[in-house]
Amino acid sequence: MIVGGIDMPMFLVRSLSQDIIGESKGLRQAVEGCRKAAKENAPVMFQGEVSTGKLLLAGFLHKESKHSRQPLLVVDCIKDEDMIHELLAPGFECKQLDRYEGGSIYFREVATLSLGKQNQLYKALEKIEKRKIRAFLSSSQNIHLMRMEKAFDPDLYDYASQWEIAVPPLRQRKEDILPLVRHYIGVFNLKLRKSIQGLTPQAEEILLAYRWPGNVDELKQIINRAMHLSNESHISQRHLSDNLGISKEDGFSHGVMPLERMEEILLRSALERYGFTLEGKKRAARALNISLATLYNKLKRYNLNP
Ligand SMILES: Nc1ncnc2c1ncn2[C@@H]1O[C@H](COP(=O)(O)OP(=O)(O)OP(=O)(O)O)[C@@H](O)[C@H]1O
Repeated sequence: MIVGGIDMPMFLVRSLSQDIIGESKGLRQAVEGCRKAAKENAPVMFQGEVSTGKLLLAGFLHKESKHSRQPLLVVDCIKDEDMIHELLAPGFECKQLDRYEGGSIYFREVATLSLGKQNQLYKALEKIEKRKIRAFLSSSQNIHLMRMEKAFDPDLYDYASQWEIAVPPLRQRKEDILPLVRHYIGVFNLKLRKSIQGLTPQAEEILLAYRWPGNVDELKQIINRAMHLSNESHISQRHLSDNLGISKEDGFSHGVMPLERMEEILLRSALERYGFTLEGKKRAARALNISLATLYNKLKRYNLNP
Protein backbone atom coordinates (compact mmCIF):
# COMPACT_ATOMS: atom_id res chain seq x y z
CA MET A 1 0.00 0.00 0.00
CA ILE A 2 1.36 3.38 -0.85
CA VAL A 3 0.36 6.03 1.65
CA GLY A 4 -0.19 9.38 -0.02
CA GLY A 5 -0.40 12.91 1.30
CA ILE A 6 3.17 13.28 2.45
CA ASP A 7 5.33 16.34 2.02
CA MET A 8 7.92 14.69 -0.11
CA PRO A 9 6.46 12.82 -3.03
CA MET A 10 9.83 11.27 -3.82
CA PHE A 11 9.55 9.16 -0.74
CA LEU A 12 7.75 5.94 -1.24
CA VAL A 13 6.03 5.04 1.98
CA ARG A 14 4.91 1.49 2.22
CA SER A 15 3.09 -0.52 4.77
CA LEU A 16 4.72 -3.91 4.51
CA SER A 17 2.57 -6.55 6.05
CA GLN A 18 3.10 -9.14 3.35
CA ASP A 19 3.84 -12.79 4.17
CA ILE A 20 7.40 -13.98 3.73
CA ILE A 21 7.15 -17.23 1.82
CA GLY A 22 9.79 -19.93 1.92
CA GLU A 23 11.27 -22.75 3.94
CA SER A 24 14.97 -22.65 3.12
CA LYS A 25 17.71 -22.39 5.70
CA GLY A 26 19.03 -19.22 4.03
CA LEU A 27 15.68 -17.46 4.28
CA ARG A 28 15.10 -18.65 7.85
CA GLN A 29 18.50 -17.29 8.86
CA ALA A 30 17.70 -13.94 7.28
CA VAL A 31 14.33 -13.79 9.09
CA GLU A 32 16.03 -14.74 12.35
CA GLY A 33 18.63 -12.00 11.73
CA CYS A 34 15.77 -9.50 11.33
CA ARG A 35 14.13 -10.66 14.56
CA LYS A 36 17.39 -10.13 16.45
CA ALA A 37 18.08 -6.79 14.78
CA ALA A 38 14.54 -5.64 15.64
CA LYS A 39 15.53 -5.58 19.30
CA GLU A 40 18.48 -3.25 18.62
CA ASN A 41 18.94 0.21 17.22
CA ALA A 42 21.93 -0.28 14.93
CA PRO A 43 21.60 0.45 11.20
CA VAL A 44 21.12 -2.69 9.11
CA MET A 45 22.63 -3.43 5.73
CA PHE A 46 20.66 -5.85 3.51
CA GLN A 47 22.89 -7.55 0.96
CA GLY A 48 21.70 -9.86 -1.80
CA GLU A 49 21.13 -10.11 -5.54
CA VAL A 50 18.30 -8.19 -7.17
CA SER A 51 14.79 -9.05 -6.07
CA THR A 52 15.74 -11.55 -3.38
CA GLY A 53 13.41 -9.96 -0.82
CA LYS A 54 15.65 -7.37 0.88
CA LEU A 55 12.91 -4.75 1.14
CA LEU A 56 10.36 -7.35 2.21
CA LEU A 57 12.66 -8.39 5.05
CA ALA A 58 13.38 -4.78 6.01
CA GLY A 59 9.61 -4.26 6.23
CA PHE A 60 9.37 -7.27 8.51
CA LEU A 61 12.23 -5.98 10.69
CA HIS A 62 10.57 -2.57 10.90
CA LYS A 63 7.26 -4.15 11.89
CA GLU A 64 8.90 -6.23 14.61
CA SER A 65 10.81 -3.25 16.00
CA LYS A 66 9.81 -0.49 18.37
CA HIS A 67 9.72 1.84 15.34
CA SER A 68 6.69 0.06 13.90
CA ARG A 69 4.16 2.70 14.95
CA GLN A 70 5.73 5.14 12.51
CA PRO A 71 6.16 4.55 8.77
CA LEU A 72 9.01 2.96 6.91
CA LEU A 73 10.21 5.38 4.25
CA VAL A 74 11.79 3.95 1.14
CA VAL A 75 14.29 6.05 -0.81
CA ASP A 76 15.51 4.49 -4.03
CA CYS A 77 19.07 5.68 -4.74
CA ILE A 78 18.60 4.79 -8.42
CA LYS A 79 15.20 6.27 -9.14
CA ASP A 80 14.65 9.04 -6.58
CA GLU A 81 17.43 11.25 -7.92
CA ASP A 82 15.84 14.55 -6.87
CA MET A 83 15.16 13.35 -3.36
CA ILE A 84 18.66 11.99 -3.00
CA HIS A 85 20.03 15.32 -4.24
CA GLU A 86 17.96 17.21 -1.66
CA LEU A 87 18.69 14.84 1.17
CA LEU A 88 22.43 14.80 0.58
CA ALA A 89 22.81 18.57 0.28
CA PRO A 90 25.12 19.79 3.09
CA GLY A 91 22.46 22.22 4.38
CA PHE A 92 19.69 19.65 4.65
CA GLU A 93 18.33 19.82 8.16
CA CYS A 94 15.91 16.91 7.98
CA LYS A 95 13.04 19.12 9.15
CA GLN A 96 10.91 17.47 6.50
CA LEU A 97 11.55 14.22 8.26
CA ASP A 98 10.12 15.45 11.55
CA ARG A 99 6.80 13.77 11.04
CA TYR A 100 8.55 10.46 10.55
CA GLU A 101 10.44 10.71 13.83
CA GLY A 102 10.56 7.32 15.48
CA GLY A 103 10.08 5.44 12.19
CA SER A 104 12.59 3.84 9.83
CA ILE A 105 14.16 4.79 6.51
CA TYR A 106 15.37 2.39 3.81
CA PHE A 107 17.93 3.47 1.21
CA ARG A 108 17.73 1.08 -1.73
CA GLU A 109 20.89 0.32 -3.74
CA VAL A 110 23.35 2.59 -1.93
CA ALA A 111 26.32 1.17 -3.86
CA THR A 112 25.04 2.75 -7.07
CA LEU A 113 25.80 6.23 -5.66
CA SER A 114 29.11 7.80 -6.59
CA LEU A 115 31.82 7.70 -3.91
CA GLY A 116 31.24 11.38 -3.12
CA LYS A 117 27.51 10.85 -2.70
CA GLN A 118 28.07 7.79 -0.54
CA ASN A 119 30.04 9.97 1.85
CA GLN A 120 27.32 12.63 1.78
CA LEU A 121 24.80 9.91 2.56
CA TYR A 122 26.89 8.86 5.55
CA LYS A 123 26.75 12.45 6.83
CA ALA A 124 23.00 12.68 6.18
CA LEU A 125 22.49 9.43 8.07
CA GLU A 126 24.11 10.94 11.15
CA LYS A 127 21.51 13.73 11.04
CA ILE A 128 18.68 11.30 10.32
CA GLU A 129 19.60 9.17 13.32
CA LYS A 130 19.35 12.25 15.54
CA ARG A 131 15.65 12.31 14.56
CA LYS A 132 15.39 8.80 15.99
CA ILE A 133 14.75 7.37 12.56
CA ARG A 134 16.32 3.97 12.14
CA ALA A 135 18.31 3.42 8.98
CA PHE A 136 18.32 0.42 6.66
CA LEU A 137 20.50 0.22 3.56
CA SER A 138 20.46 -2.25 0.69
CA SER A 139 22.80 -3.30 -2.05
CA SER A 140 22.71 -5.96 -4.73
CA GLN A 141 26.45 -5.51 -5.22
CA ASN A 142 28.93 -6.90 -2.72
CA ILE A 143 30.06 -3.87 -0.72
CA HIS A 144 32.97 -5.79 0.84
CA LEU A 145 34.48 -6.42 -2.58
CA MET A 146 33.72 -2.85 -3.60
CA ARG A 147 35.49 -1.57 -0.49
CA MET A 148 38.56 -3.69 -1.31
CA GLU A 149 38.57 -2.15 -4.77
CA LYS A 150 38.18 1.31 -3.17
CA ALA A 151 34.83 1.68 -4.88
CA PHE A 152 32.84 2.09 -1.65
CA ASP A 153 33.16 4.98 0.77
CA PRO A 154 35.05 3.97 3.96
CA ASP A 155 32.79 5.92 6.36
CA LEU A 156 29.60 4.53 4.86
CA TYR A 157 31.20 1.08 4.80
CA ASP A 158 31.96 1.15 8.54
CA TYR A 159 28.45 2.46 9.18
CA ALA A 160 26.84 -0.23 7.00
CA SER A 161 28.98 -3.03 8.43
CA GLN A 162 27.55 -2.70 11.92
CA TRP A 163 24.78 -5.20 11.20
CA GLU A 164 24.47 -7.11 8.00
CA ILE A 165 21.70 -9.39 6.81
CA ALA A 166 22.55 -11.52 3.78
CA VAL A 167 19.69 -12.66 1.57
CA PRO A 168 20.80 -15.57 -0.63
CA PRO A 169 19.67 -15.83 -4.28
CA LEU A 170 16.82 -18.20 -5.15
CA ARG A 171 19.17 -20.71 -6.79
CA GLN A 172 20.75 -21.21 -3.35
CA ARG A 173 17.30 -21.48 -1.73
CA LYS A 174 15.74 -24.17 -3.88
CA GLU A 175 13.31 -25.13 -1.09
CA ASP A 176 11.65 -21.73 -1.57
CA ILE A 177 10.98 -22.09 -5.30
CA LEU A 178 7.91 -24.33 -5.23
CA PRO A 179 6.23 -22.59 -2.26
CA LEU A 180 6.66 -19.27 -4.07
CA VAL A 181 5.31 -20.79 -7.29
CA ARG A 182 2.26 -22.13 -5.43
CA HIS A 183 1.75 -18.72 -3.85
CA TYR A 184 1.83 -16.90 -7.19
CA ILE A 185 -0.41 -19.50 -8.86
CA GLY A 186 -2.96 -18.62 -6.16
CA VAL A 187 -2.48 -14.89 -6.74
CA PHE A 188 -2.81 -15.14 -10.53
CA ASN A 189 -5.73 -17.61 -10.36
CA LEU A 190 -7.69 -14.85 -8.65
CA LYS A 191 -6.49 -12.15 -11.00
CA LEU A 192 -6.97 -14.11 -14.23
CA ARG A 193 -10.08 -15.98 -13.03
CA LYS A 194 -8.44 -19.33 -13.65
CA SER A 195 -8.24 -22.45 -11.53
CA ILE A 196 -4.81 -23.83 -12.27
CA GLN A 197 -3.92 -26.40 -9.65
CA GLY A 198 -0.15 -26.62 -9.94
CA LEU A 199 2.75 -27.79 -12.08
CA THR A 200 3.39 -31.04 -13.90
CA PRO A 201 6.37 -32.99 -12.43
CA GLN A 202 8.47 -32.05 -15.47
CA ALA A 203 7.62 -28.35 -15.08
CA GLU A 204 8.65 -28.56 -11.42
CA GLU A 205 11.95 -30.08 -12.45
CA ILE A 206 12.53 -27.28 -14.94
CA LEU A 207 11.86 -24.55 -12.40
CA LEU A 208 14.04 -26.20 -9.76
CA ALA A 209 16.95 -26.48 -12.21
CA TYR A 210 16.69 -22.90 -13.51
CA ARG A 211 19.22 -20.37 -12.17
CA TRP A 212 16.79 -17.47 -11.61
CA PRO A 213 19.11 -14.51 -12.34
CA GLY A 214 16.17 -12.18 -11.69
CA ASN A 215 15.12 -14.02 -8.49
CA VAL A 216 11.57 -13.59 -7.13
CA ASP A 217 10.39 -10.92 -9.60
CA GLU A 218 11.48 -13.16 -12.46
CA LEU A 219 9.66 -16.14 -10.92
CA LYS A 220 6.54 -14.03 -10.61
CA GLN A 221 6.75 -12.98 -14.28
CA ILE A 222 7.38 -16.53 -15.52
CA ILE A 223 4.37 -17.88 -13.61
CA ASN A 224 2.21 -15.00 -14.77
CA ARG A 225 3.11 -15.61 -18.43
CA ALA A 226 2.73 -19.40 -18.12
CA MET A 227 -0.73 -18.94 -16.61
CA HIS A 228 -1.78 -16.67 -19.46
CA LEU A 229 -0.75 -19.45 -21.85
CA SER A 230 -2.28 -22.39 -20.00
CA ASN A 231 -5.90 -23.44 -20.36
CA GLU A 232 -5.25 -26.71 -18.59
CA SER A 233 -5.35 -27.71 -14.95
CA HIS A 234 -1.54 -27.67 -14.62
CA ILE A 235 1.38 -25.58 -15.94
CA SER A 236 3.55 -27.80 -18.10
CA GLN A 237 6.91 -27.56 -19.83
CA ARG A 238 5.50 -26.01 -22.97
CA HIS A 239 4.05 -23.08 -20.98
CA LEU A 240 7.52 -22.35 -19.61
CA SER A 241 9.71 -23.07 -22.61
CA ASP A 242 9.68 -19.77 -24.45
CA ASN A 243 10.09 -17.69 -21.33
CA LEU A 244 13.02 -19.62 -19.93
CA GLY A 245 14.80 -19.80 -23.28
CA ILE A 246 14.67 -23.58 -23.43
CA SER A 247 13.82 -25.81 -26.31
CA LYS A 248 10.39 -27.43 -26.18
CA GLU A 249 11.95 -30.68 -27.34
CA ASP A 250 15.13 -30.79 -25.30
CA GLY A 251 13.74 -29.71 -21.99
CA PHE A 252 15.93 -28.08 -19.40
CA SER A 253 16.91 -30.60 -16.82
CA HIS A 254 20.53 -29.64 -16.18
CA GLY A 255 20.29 -25.92 -15.45
CA VAL A 256 22.09 -25.14 -18.71
CA MET A 257 21.15 -22.62 -21.37
CA PRO A 258 22.92 -21.05 -24.35
CA LEU A 259 25.38 -18.39 -23.11
CA GLU A 260 23.94 -15.85 -25.50
CA ARG A 261 20.49 -16.33 -23.98
CA MET A 262 21.94 -15.77 -20.50
CA GLU A 263 23.64 -12.59 -21.77
CA GLU A 264 20.35 -11.35 -23.18
CA ILE A 265 18.56 -12.03 -19.88
CA LEU A 266 21.23 -10.13 -17.91
CA LEU A 267 21.13 -7.19 -20.33
CA ARG A 268 17.36 -7.02 -20.17
CA SER A 269 17.34 -7.21 -16.40
CA ALA A 270 19.99 -4.42 -16.13
CA LEU A 271 17.97 -2.15 -18.44
CA GLU A 272 14.69 -2.87 -16.71
CA ARG A 273 16.42 -1.90 -13.48
CA TYR A 274 18.19 1.27 -14.63
CA GLY A 275 15.90 2.34 -17.47
CA PHE A 276 16.44 2.93 -21.18
CA THR A 277 17.43 6.60 -20.86
CA LEU A 278 21.03 7.56 -21.62
CA GLU A 279 21.76 7.81 -17.89
CA GLY A 280 20.08 4.43 -17.35
CA LYS A 281 22.20 2.86 -20.08
CA LYS A 282 25.37 4.35 -18.58
CA ARG A 283 24.47 2.84 -15.21
CA ALA A 284 23.56 -0.50 -16.76
CA ALA A 285 26.92 -0.56 -18.58
CA ARG A 286 28.70 0.21 -15.30
CA ALA A 287 26.81 -2.51 -13.44
CA LEU A 288 27.59 -5.02 -16.22
CA ASN A 289 31.22 -3.87 -16.29
CA ILE A 290 31.20 -3.15 -20.02
CA SER A 291 31.66 0.06 -21.98
CA LEU A 292 28.67 2.07 -23.19
CA ALA A 293 29.67 1.32 -26.78
CA THR A 294 29.64 -2.44 -26.07
CA LEU A 295 26.25 -2.08 -24.44
CA TYR A 296 24.88 -0.35 -27.56
CA ASN A 297 26.29 -3.11 -29.78
CA LYS A 298 24.64 -5.78 -27.67
CA LEU A 299 21.31 -3.93 -27.59
CA LYS A 300 21.37 -3.91 -31.37
CA ARG A 301 22.39 -7.54 -31.59
CA TYR A 302 19.60 -8.75 -29.30
CA ASN A 303 17.14 -6.18 -30.59
CA LEU A 304 16.46 -4.98 -27.06
CA ASN A 305 14.12 -2.02 -26.96
CA PRO A 306 11.92 -0.66 -24.17
N1 LIG B 1 10.19 -14.75 0.38
C1 LIG B 1 9.27 -14.03 -0.28
N2 LIG B 1 7.95 -14.26 -0.09
C2 LIG B 1 7.02 -13.55 -0.76
N3 LIG B 1 7.30 -12.60 -1.66
C3 LIG B 1 8.58 -12.32 -1.88
C4 LIG B 1 9.64 -13.02 -1.21
N4 LIG B 1 10.82 -12.50 -1.60
C5 LIG B 1 10.52 -11.53 -2.49
N5 LIG B 1 9.19 -11.42 -2.65
C6 LIG B 1 8.49 -10.49 -3.57
O1 LIG B 1 9.35 -10.27 -4.68
C7 LIG B 1 9.38 -8.90 -5.04
C8 LIG B 1 10.80 -8.35 -4.86
O2 LIG B 1 11.08 -8.32 -3.47
P1 LIG B 1 11.86 -7.10 -2.80
O3 LIG B 1 11.48 -5.81 -3.42
O4 LIG B 1 11.74 -7.22 -1.33
O5 LIG B 1 13.33 -7.50 -3.27
P2 LIG B 1 14.66 -6.63 -3.16
O6 LIG B 1 15.77 -7.59 -2.96
O7 LIG B 1 14.48 -5.55 -2.15
O8 LIG B 1 14.67 -6.00 -4.62
P3 LIG B 1 15.72 -4.98 -5.29
O9 LIG B 1 16.97 -5.76 -5.54
O10 LIG B 1 15.03 -4.57 -6.56
O11 LIG B 1 15.94 -3.82 -4.36
C9 LIG B 1 8.36 -8.20 -4.16
O12 LIG B 1 7.13 -8.19 -4.83
C10 LIG B 1 8.28 -9.11 -2.94
O13 LIG B 1 7.06 -9.02 -2.30
